[in-house]
This record gives sequence, C-alpha cells and structure tokens, in this order.
Amino acid sequence: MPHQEILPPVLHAEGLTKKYGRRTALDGADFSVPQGSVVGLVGPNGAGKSTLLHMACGLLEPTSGRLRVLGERPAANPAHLARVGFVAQNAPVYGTFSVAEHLRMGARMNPSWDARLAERRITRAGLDPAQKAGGLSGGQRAQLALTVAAAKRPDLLIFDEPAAALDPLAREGFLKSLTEFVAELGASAVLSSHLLGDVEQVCDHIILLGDSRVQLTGNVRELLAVHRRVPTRGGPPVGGEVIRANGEHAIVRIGAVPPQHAAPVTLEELVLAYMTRAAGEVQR
Ligand SMILES: Nc1ncnc2c1ncn2[C@@H]1O[C@H](COP(=O)(O)OP(=O)(O)OP(=O)(O)O)[C@@H](O)[C@H]1O
Repeated sequence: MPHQEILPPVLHAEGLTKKYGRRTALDGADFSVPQGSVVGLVGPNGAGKSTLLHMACGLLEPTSGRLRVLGERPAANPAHLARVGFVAQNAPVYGTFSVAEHLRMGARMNPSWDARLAERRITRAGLDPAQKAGGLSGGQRAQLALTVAAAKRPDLLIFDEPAAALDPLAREGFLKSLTEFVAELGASAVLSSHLLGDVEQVCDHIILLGDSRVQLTGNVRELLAVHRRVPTRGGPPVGGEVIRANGEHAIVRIGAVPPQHAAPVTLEELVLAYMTRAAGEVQR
C-alpha cells in the first residue's frame, strides 16, 4: 500500500476561550477542520469571528484553551508564519505604493514568494502595475491583497470578511480568484462572512458562532444530509431534534427514523435556524 501522510487538521480548537477584560468574546470553542478545506466562519455581529481569526494568525493570545493551526501553535516560528497568509477586513493596502511596489515588497519579505504567480494574477485581474494602490477600486484592492497573500504560497489563507464591501460583480471575481488560488496552491482557506450565498458558493466546511460559542460545525454536505425541513401541520415533528420551528415548518436534525414529508434544507435555512436558536437562548 502506498505511504499516505496523515496531515494534522488545518484548525483544531479545544476549549478555546478569549476574554477582553470581563467580556467573553469566545467561550470554550471546540472544532477540528481537515486540511484542504475551505471554511466559512459565520455568525452575527460580535459573535467572535474576528477574534478567532486573529488568534489563528497569532495576533491575539487565547485566555484559555488550545488552538492549533496546521498542527502548531499559531505563529509559532518564522517558518510557520510563512505558511499562513492573512487578509484583514477591508483588504488593507499601502495607498502611496504602486501595484508593482506591493509585489516587490512581497518578494523582499517572503523567501517563498512566487513572482510568476503574482504577475500572472495581477494581469488576469486587469491591474495596472504602475497604478498607486490608493486609487484602486474596492474590488481591485481586494484582488491585490489576495495576490500578495497568496504569492507567498501559504498552506492556509485567512480572510476576515473579504468581500463585504464589494459590489456583486467584484465579489464574484474575488471569490473566483480565491477558489483558483486555493486549487493552484493546494491550500486550505478560512473566510469569515455575513454573506451566506458566498459561503455556500465557495466553502465545504462551516463554523457557526453565536453567543460566543460554536453553534454548528462540520462538512457542509454532511450537515445538509442530516437536517430536513418538516411541515408542522399535523403537530410537532417527530423523528429528530427540532432546531427551529417557524410557522408552518420546522428545521429538524434527523434521528434514526427520519420524519415523514421531510424536504432538504439550504445552507441559509440551516444557519438561520441555529442562529435563531442561539439568539433565543440568550434572550431567555
Ligand atoms: N479589543 C477589544 N476590546 C474589548 N472587546 C472587544 C475587542 N475586540 C472585540 N471585542 C468584543 O468581543 C466580541 C466579539 O467581537 P469580534 O470582533 O470578534 O466579533 P465578530 O463576530 O468579528 O463581529 P463582526 O461581525 O461585527 O465583525 C464583541 O462583543 C466585541 O465587542
């Protein structure tokens, strides 16, 4: 049998907790995501998404618990730092530097810099190398930030709300580039987003945060396979755990004997059901 290397999870958390003073941003999070995944990190405002991403990049230390990125402590050493590319919220770039200067700076700072990949991508995105980054549109800026993060050939790309401010066309272009980069590099990616359509389009794994806790996590296809929308006309649904009952339907996590008249759910319905349940628990 050929030797198969077992890769550590791209992200692995046990009891991961972050407090800012008395405020708890993340409370005892447990999850594990296999390498090669594209992970959607979703949840309402203030759920702890940026906090989690900043811990994964080593910008913040957990208060307690454990987080491993590609099998090591976040930013454990320069070699590990080089394996992770981070694009912060609003795709920050240096306004007075040209596109070409961004690439030169990237080459100087990263030993693994792939100049050909960077130049090819800049051309494909239609960016003028001589243009100052301050004059780029939001979509162009996002493409530049993505290229700079990806040209160091990381094993993991992390994005904090990468497409939030982009119009639908620019967003589509950005998500297409992201998917192509991930495929070309053979990398994993984590992106936080409020846009469930984007998550559905590019992610094969989700982590849903709500009320500072993990409400749902797993492979999207597997999660969709074990949830159903069930009519509530004939009384409360049987055959599973009711996640959310809403007027005529309930979203149910199916048990050993699936409920009758059950229909498949979309990722949006699933996420909304768990988010609503988490919000209800907070109000109680
Ligand atoms: N530096 C900080 N000091 C104090 N509290 C903070 C700090 N950063 C975040 N918080 C709090 O921690 C919680 C989680 O914030 P975080 O920014 O991680 O959420 P988020 O899910 O990324 O939100 P959004 O979707 O609005 O960007 C919030 O209650 C927030 O007010």
